[in-house]
Amino acid sequence: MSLVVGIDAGTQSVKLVVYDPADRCVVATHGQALELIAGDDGSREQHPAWWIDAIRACFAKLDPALRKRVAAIGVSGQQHGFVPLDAAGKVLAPAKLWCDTSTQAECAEIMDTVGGAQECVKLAGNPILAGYTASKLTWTRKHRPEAYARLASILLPHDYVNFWLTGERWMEYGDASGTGWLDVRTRQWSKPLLAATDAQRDLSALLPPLVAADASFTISPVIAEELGLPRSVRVSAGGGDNMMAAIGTGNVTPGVLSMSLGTSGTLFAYAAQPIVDEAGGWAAFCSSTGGWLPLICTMNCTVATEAVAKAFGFSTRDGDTVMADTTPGAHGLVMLPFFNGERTPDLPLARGGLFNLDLNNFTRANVYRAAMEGATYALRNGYDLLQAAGMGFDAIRLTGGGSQSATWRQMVADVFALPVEVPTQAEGAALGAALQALWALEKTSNADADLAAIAREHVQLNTALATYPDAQAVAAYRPAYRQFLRHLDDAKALYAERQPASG
Ligand SMILES: Nc1ncnc2c1ncn2[C@@H]1O[C@H](COP(=O)(O)OP(=O)(O)O)[C@@H](O)[C@H]1O
Ligand SMILES: O=C(CO)[C@@H](O)[C@H](O)COP(=O)(O)O
Repeated sequence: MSLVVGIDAGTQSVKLVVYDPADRCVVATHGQALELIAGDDGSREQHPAWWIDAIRACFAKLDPALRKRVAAIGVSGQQHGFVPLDAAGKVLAPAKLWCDTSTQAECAEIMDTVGGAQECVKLAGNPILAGYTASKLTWTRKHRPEAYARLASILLPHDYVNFWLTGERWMEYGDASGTGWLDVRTRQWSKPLLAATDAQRDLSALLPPLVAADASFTISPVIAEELGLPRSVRVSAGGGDNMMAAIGTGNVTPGVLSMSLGTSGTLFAYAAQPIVDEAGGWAAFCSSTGGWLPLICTMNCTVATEAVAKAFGFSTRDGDTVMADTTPGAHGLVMLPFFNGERTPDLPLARGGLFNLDLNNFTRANVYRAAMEGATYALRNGYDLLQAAGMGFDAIRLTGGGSQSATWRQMVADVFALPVEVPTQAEGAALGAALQALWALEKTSNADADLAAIAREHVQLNTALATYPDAQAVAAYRPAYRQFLRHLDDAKALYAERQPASG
């Protein structure tokens, strides 16, 4: 009879999934769009109050009879965002987000202070890349001195939602590893990196306690009353959206590769021990399940398809129809989709490019296809790093908004030459949050409750959407991908001159 709720505060919207574990089915889903404040300097910000308003709006759409049956809530959120709070818990400034590239000089400053990117990897397992939380603190000290002076605690987006739900401040290891301050090998804050970020303050005093992945807290009575929920509702530890999408795609044991086609593009796999890339090519994050989650993130996935669709005046939901007459390789068009700078490869100041235009191939359908292909090649380029390090996978488990496109599913199968599996529930991060909540709930009465068993039981694949590589298309994409890599090399040379010194 009891229900579990997963909330995913993504970049473009908040999604709420209500899951019935007894019947193994989703009984309701609701969403609410979010605005984004985008500056010419690469800044990307949101007001944390917008996330809360959107969550309130999602609950308001939910049948009150279902609300009364909720036993636990899990919260997933876009990673890396910097939510500065004063001592009373009041937000001091808009949250600078994962896709904010305005702090790249501060990334370099922190790394240079500890002796470069490689030293940084030695200290914490990761370099401080564009978007990671650490650089946003240095930026705040320089550009928002009033907020910096009153800063009493730092939370990540999903931590802030948990704080609103429970009145408690905590972090868990998955999302905490995206701050850049957590040594992912020891799961402790790195003192040298905290000091390199701010020599004037003890930053460890601003960070809340770290809790285990199976921890849970009680909802605040005031919020329970407001949302029409029982006062007994447990709120689980939560996690970054990729960590939660790992749970929601059944990626909680080694051997599975998940891919999310959202605002960002991500690829990630569970590991039972830290897997660090000394060259910093992939993110050596912790998972939100007690393990680790090596991850590739590109900053421009549906950013690119959305931008093209908007420019040509159609919705991405109609994109497959628009592209119906196109073929792999987009008639020679190649797009570097760096509308927003890029993290993989590390080119925060890069901008996009469209190559090989002629009078025949310059159509909205080909440009849209080139955007989708460019976003997919960028992920393939990240996958090549994982393969070069000896990681191999038999299939890709796809989630995120872009997974709803049949053309994109086929493109992923062909560009990666791997079968694509599609979970029944497309909102992988929100479902993962609900399943983490179920785990935390079971843990309150059974210390042995096992997340892997929960994922096996509740994550189902939609066999009708399974997609297999097509030999002809695989062959057609090979030279097109090589061309993409050549243009990427040119972009690296062009934009490397504009990167701050570090390393
Ligand atoms: N049928 C579709 N074809 C292509 N893209 C789609 C389709 N449906 C949704 N999307 C894209 O999915 C994106 C939202 O994905 P989502 O995973 O919810 O993002 P986020 O978590 O970053 O907010 C939108 O940018 C939208 O363009
Ligand atoms: O920065 C990263 C991962 O390191 C992003 O993946 C964010 O977590 C945003 O996710 P989406 O909103 O695109 O799902």
